[in-house]
Amino acid sequence: MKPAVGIRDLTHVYVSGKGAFVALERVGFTLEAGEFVSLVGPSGCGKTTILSIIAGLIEPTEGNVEIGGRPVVGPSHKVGYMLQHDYLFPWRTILANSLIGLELHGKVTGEQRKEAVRLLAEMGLEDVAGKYPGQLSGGMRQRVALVRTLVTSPDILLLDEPFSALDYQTKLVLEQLVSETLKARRKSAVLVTHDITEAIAMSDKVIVMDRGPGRVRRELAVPEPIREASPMKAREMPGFHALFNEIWGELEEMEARRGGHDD
Ligand SMILES: Nc1ncnc2c1ncn2[C@@H]1O[C@H](COP(=O)(O)OP(=O)(O)OP(=O)(O)O)[C@@H](O)[C@H]1O
Repeated sequence: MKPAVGIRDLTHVYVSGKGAFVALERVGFTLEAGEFVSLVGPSGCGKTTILSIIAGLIEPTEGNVEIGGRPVVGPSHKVGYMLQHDYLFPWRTILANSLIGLELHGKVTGEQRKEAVRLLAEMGLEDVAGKYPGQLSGGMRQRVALVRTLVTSPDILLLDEPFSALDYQTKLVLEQLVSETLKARRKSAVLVTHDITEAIAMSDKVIVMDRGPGRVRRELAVPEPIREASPMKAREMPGFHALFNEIWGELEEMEARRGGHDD
């Protein structure tokens, strides 16, 4: 079976009025079908750039990305994107917001509308389908964003710090919900996060990135007992703290190398 995402020798150079900046250099990794991978690393190491390239929003300078064995040539309905900010339209109801992604792909069928209603119910949002985003908490709004992404039936979800603006308790509940939902549907996902605990608790593997320019520094497999546990329980599993310390050590080493200064 072809990997869900195959990335090979990805190099990306941003060119602006100030000159050229190498954001990524020969980045490579594979995401198998149904696999959950997290990208962690210092600010500016190119995590969001990788997601944008997988999503077909920017074309890499060199290297290639394949989704299900086919080269990415532009945005595709196979890929869903979820961001830190929910970007819900304040003048549309929750149900209408959930349907936006589908509307962009064409006319919404009755079946798709039913699926959106069903997903809202699954996320505990059935009572607010007729309300407006301003009437919902941050956690509820992010659940709507998840419904909006899932209803287009993507094979791959790109999650760019989707929980980072939430309070700790809401974040744990959402991690759990997203993990269960994606596992049940056998979706593949790439999560960008600054939270090492979250990365380990949700993933099958964690990719630690280095910067200057952005590269893959380490790829660490999450041990099976942690992978099989829910994100909440994973934190109590043997091996969790050892892996946390290993990743922390990598990040600390990078920090020490650049002398603790932001460059
Ligand atoms: N459009 C652009 N033009 C020029 N440089 C850019 C552009 N977009 C990003 N960069 C630079 O490329 C590098 C990688 O950016 P990117 O947002 O991918 O990093 P990141 O790891 O996601 O960062 P963070 O953790 O802070 O979100 C950064 O140094 C950033 O300033």
